Amino acid sequence: MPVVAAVGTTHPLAFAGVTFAMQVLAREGVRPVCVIAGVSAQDARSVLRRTPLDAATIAAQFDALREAGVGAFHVGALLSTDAVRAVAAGLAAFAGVPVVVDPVLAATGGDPLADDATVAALRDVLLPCATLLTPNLDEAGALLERSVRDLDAMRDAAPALRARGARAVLVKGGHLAGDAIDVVSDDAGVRTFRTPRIANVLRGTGDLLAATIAASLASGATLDDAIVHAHTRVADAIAHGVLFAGTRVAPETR
Ligand SMILES: Nc1ncnc2c1ncn2[C@@H]1O[C@H](COP(=O)(O)OP(=O)(O)OP(=O)(O)O)[C@@H](O)[C@H]1O
Ligand SMILES: Cc1ncc(CO)c(N)n1
Repeated sequence: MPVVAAVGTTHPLAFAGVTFAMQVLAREGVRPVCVIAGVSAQDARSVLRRTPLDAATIAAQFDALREAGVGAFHVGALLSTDAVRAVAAGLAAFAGVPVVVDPVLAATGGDPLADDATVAALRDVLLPCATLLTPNLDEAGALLERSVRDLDAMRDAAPALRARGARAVLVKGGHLAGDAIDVVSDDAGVRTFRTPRIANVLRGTGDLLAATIAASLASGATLDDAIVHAHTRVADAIAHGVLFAGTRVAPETR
């Protein structure tokens, strides 16, 4: 069974974050392991507290994974520059293993998870570690320090982020009106993936997409096949969300 490591920050209700990614990975049929890089306290409305773990504790968790045969990494929210640097250093020991980096900067409710220095570290230190970077519109804009608000801007942003070191980039257009359109840039060029918009809201779609892609890459799928499969999972989760703690979440968390 392929092994996938979820790296990131806990969410006590598992609406998102490494606690949710572990569930997604298990449901995809891979064995989840993890590196906890930070702890967050969040409820349905806000981020109550966020505490990055120290670099030595992050490094030791990567050391502990050495014999696990990790087949892919999913990297989610990181809460400090030190945490970003420690994760990049930890990943360096796993050369050739696919790394899906979701550069989470804020909770869905809008509360920040990363400050300006952490954004800069993501851009300069972690982005070059990414086999696939999966920013939403706001994250692409923050990483590039310009506005990314429509399909044309997404088509420019994806290769611009790739030029900064990520081997492939998927800019998520879920927050635009109309069909859900994601723009992908890799060495084969720039292309779009379009899925019909499902008229409902769901927490955790970003983590669901990235963790599902990581599971497929660990199982040997091509990038395009991994993306197509992840879109079916996201669409299914949005269509079949369940209410938990006052929030509509993916059925995985039931
Ligand atoms: N209503 C929808 N119907 C179908 N697909 C959607 C919908 N909303 C988002 N998606 C898809 O879900 C994935 C996540 O996109 P989104 O832009 O919402 O990311 P995000 O902002 O990181 O997520 P989150 O809201 O969890 O922070 C993308 O592949 C996007 O195309
Ligand atoms: C820990 C964590 N990761 C990701 C998100 C994005 O929703 C969140 N709110 N919290």
